[in-house]
Amino acid sequence: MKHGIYYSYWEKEWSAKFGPYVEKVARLGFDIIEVAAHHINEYSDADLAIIRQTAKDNNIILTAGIGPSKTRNLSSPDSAVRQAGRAFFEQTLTNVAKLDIKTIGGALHSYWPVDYSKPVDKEGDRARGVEGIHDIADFASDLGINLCIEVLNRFENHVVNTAAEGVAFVKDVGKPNVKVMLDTFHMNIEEDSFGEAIRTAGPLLGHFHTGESNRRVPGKGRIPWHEVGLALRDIKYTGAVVMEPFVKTGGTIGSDIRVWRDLSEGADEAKMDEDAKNALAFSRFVLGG
Ligand SMILES: O=C(CO)[C@H](O)[C@H](O)[C@H](O)CO
Ligand SMILES: [Mn+2]
Repeated sequence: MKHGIYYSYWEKEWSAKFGPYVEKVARLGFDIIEVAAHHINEYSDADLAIIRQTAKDNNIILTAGIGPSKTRNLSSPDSAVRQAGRAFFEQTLTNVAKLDIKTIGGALHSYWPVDYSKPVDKEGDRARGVEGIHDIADFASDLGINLCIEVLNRFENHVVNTAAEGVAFVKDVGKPNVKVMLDTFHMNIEEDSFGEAIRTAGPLLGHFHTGESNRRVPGKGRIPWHEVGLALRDIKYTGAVVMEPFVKTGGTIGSDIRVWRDLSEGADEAKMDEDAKNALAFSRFVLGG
């Protein structure tokens, strides 16, 4: 098991440059940095080559996260939007591969966060999402990339809310590089049991996000970490465990994640770093790796 952190912990915008964080997370002792792929198409090949080399020099693995916008929704009823989504993913995956990234996770099958002011067509969106992921899976596979469908809570997405729904979705796609992704923050809202949800995903679990029920760093709240760790060991999970804390207000990240109060207790950057480092030690101890 390898441990990482989403660099957005320190940032307010998905567009923030992630390059400078590679050395920071290495210094803090992480194995992985997760970067936002939302704006990766704006990086030059030279930028990507430098980041890839810096990661290599620091023994850091990169993974990617993404919440596709409404205009690039693979499950949209509008075929022009689905087509734009496919073109966006092909370009994004091509650039993601330049960083030697093997895992991308998020609401790849839909868009994020969902606009619930419009009527919801879960069945139709799911069917189009399965088809959309099916149709980009081989493109990703040729680049050595796994597509991990994140199980999100009801307030952020409607297509896949539980591990069981995630497994059914992934089985319907039926491609070996399409996997289920769980996140303890979302599981805390939707699952009856953390352990059972992880066991339900079993060998199909491709990526794992951690965070407390209020998205503080692991170890500061009441997620049953011991139960989570036992289940991950039970299914012999050897993939990435990436903490995804959000504790600061502001910017697009603050509003997409609905952070309306400072959960960092006024932490400066040094304290943010120390909290991340302590959460890493806690995670290695309780989850393994
Ligand atoms: O858990 C999440 C959203 O609540 C997701 O992992 C990411 O924040 C999203 O995909 C944006 O990268
Ligand atoms: Mn997540």
